[in-house]
Amino acid sequence: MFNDPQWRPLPAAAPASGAGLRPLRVGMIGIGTVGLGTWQVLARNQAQIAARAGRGIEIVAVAARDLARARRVLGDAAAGVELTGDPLALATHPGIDVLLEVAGGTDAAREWVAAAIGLGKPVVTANKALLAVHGNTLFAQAESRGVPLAYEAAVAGGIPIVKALREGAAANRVEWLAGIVNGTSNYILSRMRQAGLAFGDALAEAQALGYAEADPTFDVDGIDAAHKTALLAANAFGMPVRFDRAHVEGIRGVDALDVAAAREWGHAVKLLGIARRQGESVELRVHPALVPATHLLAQVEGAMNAVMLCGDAQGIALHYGAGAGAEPTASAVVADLVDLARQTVAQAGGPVRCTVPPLGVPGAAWVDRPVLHMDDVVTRHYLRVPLREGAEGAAPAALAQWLAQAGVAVERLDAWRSQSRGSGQAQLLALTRPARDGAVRDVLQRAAQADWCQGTPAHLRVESLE
Ligand SMILES: NC(=O)C1=CN([C@@H]2O[C@H](COP(=O)(O)OP(=O)(O)OC[C@H]3O[C@@H](n4cnc5c(N)ncnc54)[C@H](O)[C@@H]3O)[C@@H](O)[C@H]2O)C=CC1
Ligand SMILES: N[C@@H](CC=O)C(=O)O
Repeated sequence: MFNDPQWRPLPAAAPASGAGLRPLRVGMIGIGTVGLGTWQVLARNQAQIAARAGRGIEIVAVAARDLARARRVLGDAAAGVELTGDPLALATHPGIDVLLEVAGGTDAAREWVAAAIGLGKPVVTANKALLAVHGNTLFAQAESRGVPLAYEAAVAGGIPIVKALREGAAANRVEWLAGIVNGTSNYILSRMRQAGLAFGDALAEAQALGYAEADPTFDVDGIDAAHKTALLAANAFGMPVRFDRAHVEGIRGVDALDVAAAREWGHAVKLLGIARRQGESVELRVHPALVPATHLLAQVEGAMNAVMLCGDAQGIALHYGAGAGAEPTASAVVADLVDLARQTVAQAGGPVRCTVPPLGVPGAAWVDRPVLHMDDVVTRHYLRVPLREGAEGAAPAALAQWLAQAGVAVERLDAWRSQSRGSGQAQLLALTRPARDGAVRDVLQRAAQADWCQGTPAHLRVESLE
């Protein structure tokens, strides 16, 4: 079993070509959706991966909560794999070359990853929550030890966006990025619009398909998208990961009427993660937004993800692909493992040194850019105010007046009667010109208190993304 004293590190004797190098031995914590996907991709494409990496890559040990289940899902192959219920013992075991963390969570995962790095073991993780919360410390530790900490799978599943940004866009001053980076919420919004599904039913489908987090509130409340957007912003702007300063709203408040009104007005509703330079500061925000129906991001449906980057040299680039699910995510995990294996080949089996700083810029050069308060972010706005019966006459003038007093110019203001609610409640819908977020929210708060409002007003931003 796992603690078998026979299980010792193999000598690294290594011809520089990689030929004859023993396989890179991976210890994996977690065998859920991503863990099993990784196992399957490594098994199916074994020969091709070994040819590309210069040596084989094998999962030799797995830490799982439920060992019986782990044995069952691994099937016959389980016989050749060390199984343990102790992730920390796996992370520090001398018999593994690389730690693969695909369990999720933050504090325990931090301990495993820090322990592996402390022993000089490279780490691959798909865990954006871990990196959003503890990434700055772990990246600094990895860099100071010269140990790779790879996380392509943590952002946008199968899209190699970390590489695209950190390496492909290295020549650029990135001005902004905007992405649909949570497959679950995009899936829910798509199913609500296309099939008229209720929110809960669409979420259940996303969970069954393996897209959702263990705690799906991370998906629907925008937290997962904020984890990823903070990681992207750190790579784009050479700054620490500032998830703690991101403005985060999810999709729970999006009503079928908002989706229908958006469509009527030539837009689609998408949960966006946006990071944008504003002088020395940056915007860092996640919220549902109206995107013009003709925009490429409006075409991204289901669990697909897309990230649009604007760099001063490359211009606008769009990266599109499957953002969640077992094998798309495994594709990114295995790509990171291949990178590590290649480095070991180049170093003739010696200890792998970190060749690219985890955030593209060495920690000593990070600039801790202030994150602009959401009150001061300027966009266009979509507002919906549910009305008390009979208020259609007075309410539009009152809302228009308050918006004008707040310096918010109105592009259109319509009263709609919602058929999606049994009551057929009247709703006031408005589109504004660009205005400070704080000013618009003040008006909406005032409207929520008005005697002509009945229910909770909705507020979505309108993005042109040019
Ligand atoms: N499912 C997806 O599409 C994607 C997931 N990720 C990330 O990958 C990681 C794994 O996600 P999933 O595979 O979807 O989750 P999952 O819930 O399907 O699998 C996680 C596995 O880890 C095990 N585990 C948790 N704590 C453990 C512990 N202390 N000891 C041993 N085993 C433990 C669980 O029992 C479970 O089998 C998470 O960080 C997630 O955010 C990243 C990209 C996409
Ligand atoms: N729960 C996440 C999984 C991938 O990161 C999502 O839905 O995007």
